[in-house]
Amino acid sequence: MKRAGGAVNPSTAAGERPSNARMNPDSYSTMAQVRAGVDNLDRQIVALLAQRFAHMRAAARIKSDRGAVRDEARKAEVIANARAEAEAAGLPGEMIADLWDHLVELSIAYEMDEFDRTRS
Ligand SMILES: O=C(O)C(=O)C[C@]1(C(=O)O)C=C[C@@H](O)C=C1
Repeated sequence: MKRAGGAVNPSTAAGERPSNARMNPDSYSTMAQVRAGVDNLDRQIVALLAQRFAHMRAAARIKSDRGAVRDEARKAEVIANARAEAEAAGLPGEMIADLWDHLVELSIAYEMDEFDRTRS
């Protein structure tokens, strides 16, 4: 891919995005490569978030009680799962648990809005 500032990944044809398997940050030597890789990953993360939020819309549709939108026991389980997954991947568990705490709180707010929007 070529952008202003020079070639980012010479092994990738123009306009093509490298697959995750071909992204090798240890081989990067420029910030342009780092930023192209980060932009690529962020697009994928947003696509996954779109799917996760679609699951919140499903939860809002399926739950019959507004009080069930927030489920603290399930929230704790989701965060513990993310922490364990992160630690197995060599990431700092506490940071990822914090990130997931925020993600689930935003998910609850989104699900609550969706619950109210579809029943008013
Ligand atoms: O599992 C649920 O009941 C959900 O609505 C999903 C979810 C989540 O973000 O994963 C959101 C709200 C609940 O407090 C628990 C978990």
